[in-house]
Amino acid sequence: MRSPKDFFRPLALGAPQPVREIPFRPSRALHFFDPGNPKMAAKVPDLVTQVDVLVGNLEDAIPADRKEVAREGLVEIGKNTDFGDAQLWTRMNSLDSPWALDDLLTLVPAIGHKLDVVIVPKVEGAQDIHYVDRLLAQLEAKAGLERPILVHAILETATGVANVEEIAGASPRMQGISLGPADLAASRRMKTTRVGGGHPGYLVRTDPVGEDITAGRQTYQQDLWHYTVARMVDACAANGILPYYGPFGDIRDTVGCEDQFRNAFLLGCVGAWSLHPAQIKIAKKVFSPSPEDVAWARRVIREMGDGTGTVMIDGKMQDDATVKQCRVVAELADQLAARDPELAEAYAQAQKD
Ligand SMILES: CC(C)(COP(=O)(O)OP(=O)(O)OC[C@H]1O[C@@H](n2cnc3c(N)ncnc32)[C@H](O)[C@@H]1OP(=O)(O)O)[C@@H](O)C(=O)NCCC(=O)NCCSC(=O)C[C@H](O)C(=O)O
Ligand SMILES: [Mg+2]
Repeated sequence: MRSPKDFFRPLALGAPQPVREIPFRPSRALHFFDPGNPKMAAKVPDLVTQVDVLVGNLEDAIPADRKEVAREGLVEIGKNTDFGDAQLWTRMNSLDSPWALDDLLTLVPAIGHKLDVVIVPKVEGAQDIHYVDRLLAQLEAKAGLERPILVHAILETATGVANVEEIAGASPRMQGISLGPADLAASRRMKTTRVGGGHPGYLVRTDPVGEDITAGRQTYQQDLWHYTVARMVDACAANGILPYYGPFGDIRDTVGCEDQFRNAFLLGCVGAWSLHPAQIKIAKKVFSPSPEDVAWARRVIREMGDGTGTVMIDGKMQDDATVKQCRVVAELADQLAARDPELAEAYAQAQKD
């Protein structure tokens, strides 16, 4: 184990100083696209004005014989695009694949200065992060980069979930963790073939009424991902990094997608993946607190004065703890509004109403 004193020393001579805090930058929609697909690549200049994060995907969903094309496509996009306030991330290939090493050896020298975060799939433990951490430091030093590239892990194996706390705290580079429900379902031998979302068979049923055990009993579908998301949120919060819901594969079901994203938002996640342009506005809406909730939060903060003691507002007790909850909402709203003028206007209007 590294000594705490070494934690913030660069892992290679000449590599940039590790960050001490993960900077909060809006990341409501992590938009996945195939950089080797000309139709998707053509949409990048428009997408940078809509999404918080563009993820050039190199891993699953990219056919094996298109891996190099996707990687080279990402290099071209990285070099030729002005990302403005949006961030550029990539999802590299998994560490046991024949492409992972070349992904980093190519991307860091070519576009490392534009790359904010590398997503590492199928992370199983701290050892995977340590490997990427050291390699990135060597490549950053060689490329003369001035700021470190951050690392994001996907939680998509049973072993990864068992080790989620050590993954979250494995390096100062750790920016966040996403749920990978499809690979995780396979790894756990779950019996859903969907990418995220619920399943009609995973339910609870009300008690029987009388003798007939089939009559009049309501069923309620449950959330297959509740345990994992909650565990991931705790691991991230305890380590000062950010949790994300991952993909929702039923592109047509925009209503189910919104519900699944909202569950994650309410549990503490700050964003989700968008796999199709139709999911971008869902993620941006869900992961921005509503103007009404923000107005309420600001009112509680105002009326609570120095934040101690207790007051009644509209029949509801407020105290030192509720003011902290309200600060979470109000601070997130301020951070998002700083980048999103439409949202800033909606929050200001709700304040006046
Ligand atoms: C899901 C898709 C294959 C659907 O594509 P398509 O059938 O082409 O959809 P449309 O005809 O509705 O598309 C309309 C136009 O929009 C462009 N498009 C589509 N998707 C994107 C995108 N993500 N970014 C940019 N542009 C996009 C189409 O090219 C059409 O363009 P045009 O003809 O000019 O109008 C497709 O959306 C897709 O491939 N999405 C990404 C899938 C992906 O990244 N999957 C991997 C992430 S999920 C995962 O890995 C699981 C996870 O790891 C886990 O384990 O859980
Ligand atoms: Mg996966």
